[in-house]
Amino acid sequence: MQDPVASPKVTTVDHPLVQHKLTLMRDRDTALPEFRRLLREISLLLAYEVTRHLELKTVSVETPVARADLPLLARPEPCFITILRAGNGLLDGMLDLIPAASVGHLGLYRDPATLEAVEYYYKVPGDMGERLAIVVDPMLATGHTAVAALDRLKKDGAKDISFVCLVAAPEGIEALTEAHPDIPIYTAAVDERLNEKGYIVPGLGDAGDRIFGTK
Ligand SMILES: O=P(O)(O)OC[C@H]1O[C@H](OP(=O)(O)OP(=O)(O)O)[C@H](O)[C@@H]1O
Ligand SMILES: O=c1cc[nH]c(=O)[nH]1
Ligand SMILES: [Mg+2]
Repeated sequence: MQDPVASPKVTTVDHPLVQHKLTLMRDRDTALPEFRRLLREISLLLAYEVTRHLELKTVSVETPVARADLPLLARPEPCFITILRAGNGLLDGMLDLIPAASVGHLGLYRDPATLEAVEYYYKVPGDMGERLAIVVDPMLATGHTAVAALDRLKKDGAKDISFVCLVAAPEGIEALTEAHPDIPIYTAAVDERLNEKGYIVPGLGDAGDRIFGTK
């Protein structure tokens, strides 16, 4: 079987600033304000990558100097679908880049005993099917949460979806590419493995706790 991490659907964003910021975020001694600031900065760079292939159309514009045929987005701006809670940490930076994006919220938590995803909230833009839907969650561990999110969004009419995370485990990439082979995955890093509690190694710990200071 093909190595899922090497799949053409998986993009590791290897920009030096992304890699530098992620290393600072991984450090256990990086405190809350700094962690949040880095997350905001890195999210903007990830949003830049995931929107790289948005389709353009040509429009005629009168500049102060001349009329010209110029590029404009062919469809409405993408929507972000944040997987609560930790996905919210990626939103600020991404909205800095695309202020006109609409935002959907999908509440899913990972049951600590079974590691299965449990849904507790769902509200997405009605026109999600007309936009690129960018699903954001910092961690792709077992992949249960991401698979459940994509199942739900496809059932509800999303057609063009990309998944963005900060850190992925090989196990999560395999699960996600197996369940949803059509979905592009963007990640800043693919780590070594999961530990016995389902945490990514080396990872960055519990993303939600580090973003919201709930440890
Ligand atoms: O790939 P998986 O094994 O499903 O794990 C990944 C999920 O775990 C974390 O959420 P968590 O359940 O901790 O919820 P939180 O965002 O509310 O902290 C993370 O933000 C992902 O949503
Ligand atoms: O390492 C992990 C795995 C799942 N969720 C997290 O927040 N961190
Ligand atoms: Mg958490």
